[in-house]
Formats: sequence, C-alpha cells, structure tokens
Amino acid sequence: MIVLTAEGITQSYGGTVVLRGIDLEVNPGETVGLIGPNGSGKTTLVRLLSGEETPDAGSVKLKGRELSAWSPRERARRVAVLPQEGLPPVAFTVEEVVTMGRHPHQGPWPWTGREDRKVVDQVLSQTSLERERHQSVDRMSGGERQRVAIAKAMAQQPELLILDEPTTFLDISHQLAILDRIRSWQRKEGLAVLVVLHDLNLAAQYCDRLLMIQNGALVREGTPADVIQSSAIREVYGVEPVIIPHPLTRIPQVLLRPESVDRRSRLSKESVSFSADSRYTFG
Ligand SMILES: Nc1ncnc2c1ncn2[C@@H]1O[C@H](COP(=O)(O)OP(=O)(O)OP(=O)(O)O)[C@@H](O)[C@H]1O
Repeated sequence: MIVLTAEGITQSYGGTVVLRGIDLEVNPGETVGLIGPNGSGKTTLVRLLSGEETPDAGSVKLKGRELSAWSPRERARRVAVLPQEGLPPVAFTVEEVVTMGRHPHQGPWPWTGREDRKVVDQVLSQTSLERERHQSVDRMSGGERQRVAIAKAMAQQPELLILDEPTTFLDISHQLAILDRIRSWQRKEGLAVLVVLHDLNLAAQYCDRLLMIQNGALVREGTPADVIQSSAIREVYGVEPVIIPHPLTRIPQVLLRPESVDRRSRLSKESVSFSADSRYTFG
C-alpha cells in the first residue's frame, strides 16, 4: 500500500502562492528526494505532508486515509519527522532523548516498559551510541546530535520517515554515515523515506526517485538519471553544470565551475541582490 499520497497541494502566504498543485506518492521501501532552489517550497511541502500545517487546497493521505483523520498519536506511530533545525542541544542524555521516540507507543502514562527498553537498547547498538548513552546531548557536536535524532526516529518505529536537509551542517563523512544509516534501516524495515536534499550528488546517489520543485511547482520527476540533466539544472538553478556518470556507480553527478551562474534566469526570480564583491544575499 502507498504510504503517503498528496494530490493538488496548494499553499499561499499573505496572497503569495508558495506551492501550486503538487502531486506525489511515497511507497514502502522507497526513498524519494525533494530537490529545488532556496525558497522553492520544499520545507513548506514537508510541513504540509507531516501534518504540521493544513494546505489551502488538496489532500494528503497517510496509508489511504486523510492525514487530518489520524489522531496526532496514531500519526506519530507511523510518521517520524526530522526538521531542518535538527535536534536542539537539550540537557537530556542520549538515552533519554532516544526513549522520547517511544512516546507514541506508550500508554496514557508514558511509563517506559520492557519492550520500550528493548527497542532503545537495540537502537543505541545499531547507531553505535551505546558508549554515549549517558552523555548529555547539549555537549555533543551537530553531527553527533544528528545521529541521536536518527536514533530517536528509529525508536519511534515509523513506516514513513520525513527528513528536511539532514546533511546540511555535516562534513562528508557524517553526511554519508547518516544517509547510510537510514538506507540500512530502510532495507531492513521496508521504510518509506521522503528527504529534502540540497546536495544533488547525494540526492542522485541515495534516492530512488527525485522530485524537482521550482517556484512551488513540480517541474521534473523520475529516476536520478531522468532528473539530473543539464537542461533541468540550467533551467531550475540557473547554473551551467557538467553532468558525468560516477566512475564506480554510473549514477549521474553534477560538476560545477566558478562563474557559471546565469544571474538573469534564476536569481532575479528570487530577489537575490549581489554585493560588490559578488557574494549574494537573499532579500
Ligand atoms: N509561514 C510562512 N509565512 C510566510 N511565508 C512563508 C512561510 N513559510 C514559507 N514562506 C515562504 O514560502 C517560500 C518557500 O519557502 P520554503 O521554506 O518552503 O522554501 P525551501 O525550498 O524549503 O527553501 P530553502 O531551500 O531555502 O530551505 C519562501 O518564499 C518563504 O519565504
């Protein structure tokens, strides 16, 4: 059964249309990547798909049933969300934070039972966090906190995992570690994954399907080979890329060169102003 279905999702803020008629599906065992420039509507879409906000028009269904018909608790048993801002540096231990992932499965009183403890122990072992279990999360680096956030989501045992730019502040080894961890979890449990990624090369390597958004509309959809094409990158991002197959995996990869931004095509649309030294700021 399809885990997540969205039809005709439309959203406006203050009279400005931010998303226009987005249709999508995410199936069990599938990783769908959402890509698109800054301000194209990815985070807004994630907020609507996770039930944090209700769209002005269109429907979002979780396992065939309107998202709004699920209680927050029922929904949390099936959907885990890692927001863009990640896990805050809270003064709880790793074990406490991972145990919080069990809340949707606990009774009206959130007692931690034997099953919860078993799941938390398993997750700490799978994520190599056993040694840090008593460490306070506020003393951890951004990369380590992201690992704890994934562990908390794993303890939640969802059927759908939604991630908004999970790799943005991570070095390349932590980027791969997080995405590898999700992939192995997914293969084991048949998890459906929807992930926003800015890095097109990681998106191509890790996603089965890509949805490319521009100005709130879905403009390309398909396998990485279908979507990661020079014409699409040029049109949507306004840069002139070189696309080559990865020498080992044959998956398309994007190479960039300096001064290849077509400032008229993309940046003017997004009110980006250039300063004298050519760095740009979004306004
Ligand atoms: N609550 C809100 N009120 C008003 N405007 C909003 C709100 N949320 C988003 N927007 C606007 O909607 C547009 C899309 O924003 P969104 O954050 O969804 O883009 P994005 O593709 O996730 O961007 P980025 O890649 O920079 O994170 C932007 O113009 C943003 O300013």
